[in-house]
Amino acid sequence: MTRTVRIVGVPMDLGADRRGVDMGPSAIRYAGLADQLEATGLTCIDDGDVAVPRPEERDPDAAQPTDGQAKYLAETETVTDRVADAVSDAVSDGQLPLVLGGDHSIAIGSVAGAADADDLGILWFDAHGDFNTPQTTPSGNVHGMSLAAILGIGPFEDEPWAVTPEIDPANVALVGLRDLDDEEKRLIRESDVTAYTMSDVDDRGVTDVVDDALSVATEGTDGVHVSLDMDWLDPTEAPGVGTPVRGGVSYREAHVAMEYVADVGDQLRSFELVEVNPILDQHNQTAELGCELVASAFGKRIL
Ligand SMILES: NC(=[NH2+])NCCC[C@H](N)C(=O)O
Ligand SMILES: [Mn+2]
Ligand SMILES: [Mn+2]
Repeated sequence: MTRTVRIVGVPMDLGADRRGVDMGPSAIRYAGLADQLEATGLTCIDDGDVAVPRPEERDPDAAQPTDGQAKYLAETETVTDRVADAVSDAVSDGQLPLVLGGDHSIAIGSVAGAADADDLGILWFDAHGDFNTPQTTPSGNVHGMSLAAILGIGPFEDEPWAVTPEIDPANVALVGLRDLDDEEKRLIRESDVTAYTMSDVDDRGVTDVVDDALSVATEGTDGVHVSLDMDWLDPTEAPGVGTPVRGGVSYREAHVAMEYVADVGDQLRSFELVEVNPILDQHNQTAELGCELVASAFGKRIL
């Protein structure tokens, strides 16, 4: 790949309960992201971080919402609008945006910016579906609702900022699911997205599953957005995440999946790496692994 990567940091923690995920972009940069990508033959531009409201600027009532159960929805919109602008600027400059989180709510902005007027497919690597709505969420945390928001499911249908009409659910694939809330399961089943659970990975192997998921996201679309939640991996490999779930993919499974992603070449529109929480991490292991996986997705090979 000879593309120019534009790094956009988003020190966002409004969408998650565990503080510390706002330090993700620093930890990922500190782990040597730009050097690894340049060693892979890419040119990197680091745009710095998008501004996120500081704790003193946040509405304390928004932490305990009364109408609809989504915490900090207005503040989240402010941030995701900024993310969308940064991502769409990179895309119009012919660059490959690499968004560093931050909690997974930022995907609402990444996808809005990457889709612009084009048909975009989405590949969502995650232990979770992030398919809750303000009606079904058990936590009120928007990082558990981001994919539903992107697709305008349930009450999100009335949130113009959240709906991304360029996304056809038939071009959305989730990979590695293993922790879904009951109502969330129902919403996923009722939608047209394709969901591959860890049982599918067990049965068929990760390469077969990712191959199918890539077809879902690429067929009939102009490009693909890849969203990599680090809790997709097993917590033994990626302990620095706010919502770890046992039984995730291994180190090698994660790498080979990202090598398959690289095979889409120019169809890769944008990439985001989210949920790295350095406070919960061990010696920055999760951020380092995140950098390695981005490098594999962007073309790094062993030999
Ligand atoms: N992006 C994530 N880590 N999401 C975790 C979501 C957990 C749970 N399903 C919730 O909605 O609260
Ligand atoms: Mn997750
Ligand atoms: Mn997620």
